[in-house]
Amino acid sequence: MIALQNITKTYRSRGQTVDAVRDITLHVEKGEIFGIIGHSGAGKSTLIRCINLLERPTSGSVTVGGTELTKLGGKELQRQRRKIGMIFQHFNLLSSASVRDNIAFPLRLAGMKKTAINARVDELLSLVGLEEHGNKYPAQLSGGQKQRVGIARALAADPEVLLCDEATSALDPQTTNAILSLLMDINEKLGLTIVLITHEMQVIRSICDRVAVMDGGRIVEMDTVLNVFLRPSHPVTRQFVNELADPSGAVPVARRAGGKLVRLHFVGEQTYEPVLFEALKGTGVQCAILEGTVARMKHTPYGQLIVELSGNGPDIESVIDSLRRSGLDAEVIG
Ligand SMILES: Nc1ncnc2c1ncn2[C@@H]1O[C@H](COP(=O)(O)OP(=O)(O)OP(=O)(O)O)[C@@H](O)[C@H]1O
Repeated sequence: MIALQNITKTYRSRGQTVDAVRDITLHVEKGEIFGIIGHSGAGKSTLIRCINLLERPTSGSVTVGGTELTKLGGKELQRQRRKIGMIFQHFNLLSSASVRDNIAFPLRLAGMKKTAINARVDELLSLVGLEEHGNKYPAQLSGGQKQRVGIARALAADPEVLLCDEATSALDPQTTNAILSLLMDINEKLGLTIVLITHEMQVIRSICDRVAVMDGGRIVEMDTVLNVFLRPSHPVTRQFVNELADPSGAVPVARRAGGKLVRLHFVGEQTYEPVLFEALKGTGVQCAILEGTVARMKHTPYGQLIVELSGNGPDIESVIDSLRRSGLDAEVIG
């Protein structure tokens, strides 16, 4: 659905040059939710804005839905851009227009008739759960409601792709979850392809299928969310994954002489099985749970435990082997 080929974006101002995006190639499949994560200044905003040519890349090509946008200009580019909706961190609503008029705006621009616009606006208000709020103004809405208006407006022209530029960064955690659920719902109902940028791994874990990690204008890691969580390879990725596993950043300290600290990942139905109990049975190895979380990666249950195994060395090794044999990812961390 989206193909970025060797995209580079260099800003030049007052004799200075900044390579915001460096030679990025990536493909996003139809119906996928694709996340791009990175720290501030990594180049995420620049990259996502290259997809609809809000920023024209200095070199490289952008193809969306089979059309190479970088070859187009003027009216044809405008027409093709209707395939791509976009939502923003600060919503970018017209404060002097009602919710209905904000949503209708792109439809008026496209020359749609008034009765058709009204029907479409009703449909969109219901899709985003704002049926009761059509005649209000943005100032009368909460942040989450404003973002719902942003989503309805972005979907008005029935796009194939939705770009989300830090869409939940200005929202509290509960509202963030509600907006992420709405995005996932829309993705499933409409088959919409979604690309989002964020600096929060929580957002990636909740709704994305694949993720690209950016650093210094480059993609340093790209894979399914599950693989990135289980086996992060780049230091920046590891930092993001660890922040989520343990926001305090504190690594638990082994308390018994000879004990081994082991990080266990449970994925899918394993999360609910007594795998650890079975591996310990009859071995004489003792197990202390130092830390644990159970969460979801989109629809997949996922758990992480940090345990301390103590007993004699060969017995501990055999417990770890048995855990691995039952399909668990077991990593000795201390
Ligand atoms: N219009 C511009 N002119 C000059 N430099 C720019 C411009 N826009 C972005 N940059 C620079 O490009 C680099 C990447 O910026 P970008 O906004 O894409 O990063 P980001 O990952 O989205 O960061 P943030 O999360 O803080 O928005 C930064 O060094 C930034 O200062």
